[in-house]
This record gives sequence, C-alpha cells and structure tokens, in this order.
Amino acid sequence: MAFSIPTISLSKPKQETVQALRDASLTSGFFQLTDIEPHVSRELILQMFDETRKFFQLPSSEKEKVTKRNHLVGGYEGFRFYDLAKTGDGGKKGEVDDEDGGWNEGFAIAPEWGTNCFPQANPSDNKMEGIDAFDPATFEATCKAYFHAVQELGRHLLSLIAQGLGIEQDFFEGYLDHQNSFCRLTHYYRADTEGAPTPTKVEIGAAPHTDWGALTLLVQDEIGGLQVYDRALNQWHDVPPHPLGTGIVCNIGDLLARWTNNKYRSTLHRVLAPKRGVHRYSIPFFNPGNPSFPIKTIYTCLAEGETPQFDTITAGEYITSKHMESTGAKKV
Ligand SMILES: O=C(O)CCC(=O)C(=O)O
Ligand SMILES: [Fe+2]
Repeated sequence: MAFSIPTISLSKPKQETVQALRDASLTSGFFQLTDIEPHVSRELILQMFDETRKFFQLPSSEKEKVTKRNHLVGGYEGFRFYDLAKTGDGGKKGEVDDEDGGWNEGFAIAPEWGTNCFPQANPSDNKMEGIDAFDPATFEATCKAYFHAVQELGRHLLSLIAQGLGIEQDFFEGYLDHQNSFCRLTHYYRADTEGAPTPTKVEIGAAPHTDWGALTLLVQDEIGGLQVYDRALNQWHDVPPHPLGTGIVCNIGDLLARWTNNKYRSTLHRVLAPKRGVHRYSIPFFNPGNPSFPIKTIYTCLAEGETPQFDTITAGEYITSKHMESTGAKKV
C-alpha cells in the first residue's frame, strides 16, 4: 500500500474518527487533523505564533536569562540543545553531515512547572529596534491558553485511541493524571552567511528521530520541511503544511508503540532546515505522561501465543533515558 498521511476531520461521527485514528496509527503513524476549531481556535494559534516569533526575535542575552535548567522545568533551549541523531537509528542513515544538524532553538513551556521559566517583565531589555515589542505578560498568558487547549485535545484523542484499541475509554487517564506535558515553541533558522559554501548534503533543522511520549500534536507554519520516513520505499515523504491555524499534525510516539507491541507506529521523521535566511516556526505538544505509570503491553494488542517485544518500563524511566541520550544531560 502506498505510504500516505491521512487527513482526519474532527467533525465526523465519533465511530468513524475512532476507526480513522486506528488505521492511521497502524500504517503511517502520522495523520493531519482538520476541523479542530471547537478544540483549538485558529485565532489562538495565530496569536501563539505571533508571540513565538516575538520571543525568538529577542536578543540572545534576553533569551538566555530564561535558559532551561533541567528536563523537569521549562525554559529556553539554544541552538543545538538537542542532538536527536543520538537517540536511535536517526543518525545512521548517512545522508546528513554530523556537523550539520539541529538548526533550531526552542522554548519549552508547561504551566505545571510554575511561572519562573517565563521571561519576567523588563521593558527596557525586552525591546529591539524595528520589531514588535515583546510583552512577557501577554506571552505567558498566550502560552498558557494555547497549552491548555492543545492538552485537552490530546486527552480527547487518547480516549478515541483507547476505544480503537478495544480498551476502556479512560485507560490513558492514569497516564495523563500527573502529566508532564509540554509544548516546545521552535524556531528553525540558518543564517544566510555571505560566501558560505553551498551545502553538499541536505541541511537539517531537526535530525531524524522518533518522538518519545504517547502522542505528539504539532502545529507548523506554512514554510514546510517536516518529512516522514517511508520504510517500504526507503524514502522521505513531505508532510505538507496546512494554512496556519487550520490543521494539526499528529504522530504516534514510542510509548504508544510499546503499549501496542509495535503495532501502532512510532515513525521516524525529520525537519529540513529552511532555505538560508528564512525563518520557520512550529510548536509540538508532547505528552510524556505520569512518570510512574507502567508501560506494559496492552492485552488487546497480543494475539494468542504472541509475546511482548518490550519489557515493562515506567514512562519516567523511558523519557529520562531518551532525554539523557539526546543532550548528554545528567540525571536530576
Ligand atoms: O517542527 C516540526 O515540524 C517537527 C518537530 C519535531 O519532530 C519534534 O520537535 O519532535
Ligand atoms: Fe518529532
């Protein structure tokens, strides 16, 4: 079957959506959601992207004041904070120069982490010539509103996914009841340095990787660059952007693959760097979940006589190990 990333409308009858989510999870592991308006309004997405752009336009010295201290708090992550190529089979494909990955900077937000990860008001520092003024209070309020809207949509989708797996609708509630979900506002950029040699290999914004949690919900702007790996044809497949605010890209993460004995696909994906001088913004929402929740193969995912491919592990153990692989960070 040809590889495709299906579009799933949230305005269809529930049973149809449950089936469409199941089919997509079993095949590409990626789908594009449309008709999201009752859950996350277009206006809120546009506002969030506006705030994101203003934040990243701040001078580095301002952004660095809110640098992320460890993986349990939010904050700013400078260029090349993560080396996703180290987290799995992503870096081994030989298409990418080792030195040429990770042309992105990020800001991780999670209201549960408290407010001290957000920039504090300091009007004289937070203004740059020629660009819109950055107002920390508006930034924080928008981040929180956006986060809560996407978090609730994620919860809704996981209840539909549970139904598609033939298990109790609230199966994932225990995973979500103490969630460590976060959004990573992301800015992809590679300066257009005059006289720089023409790249001989693809330039990478985010190295090939799989996502670690249950389900990722991503809003990307209209620049494009996200690609998904088609194992059967051994080639990369573009995930075309929708007009900003009208769609959300979702993908199954490693924990759902483990829960389902690898039936639901945690698919390798990457982001090409935008053309030099072009800015790209995207905002993924990740839900790594309750750290003490056990990730044990779901009984409906084992045929008679089939054995689990993975040992039971807690969500926290898995996510922490991935975080450490990708950043070289010490356990906190
Ligand atoms: O920016 C994108 O399109 C995808 C980013 C991504 O895959 C990630 O942050 O895990
Ligand atoms: Fe990803």
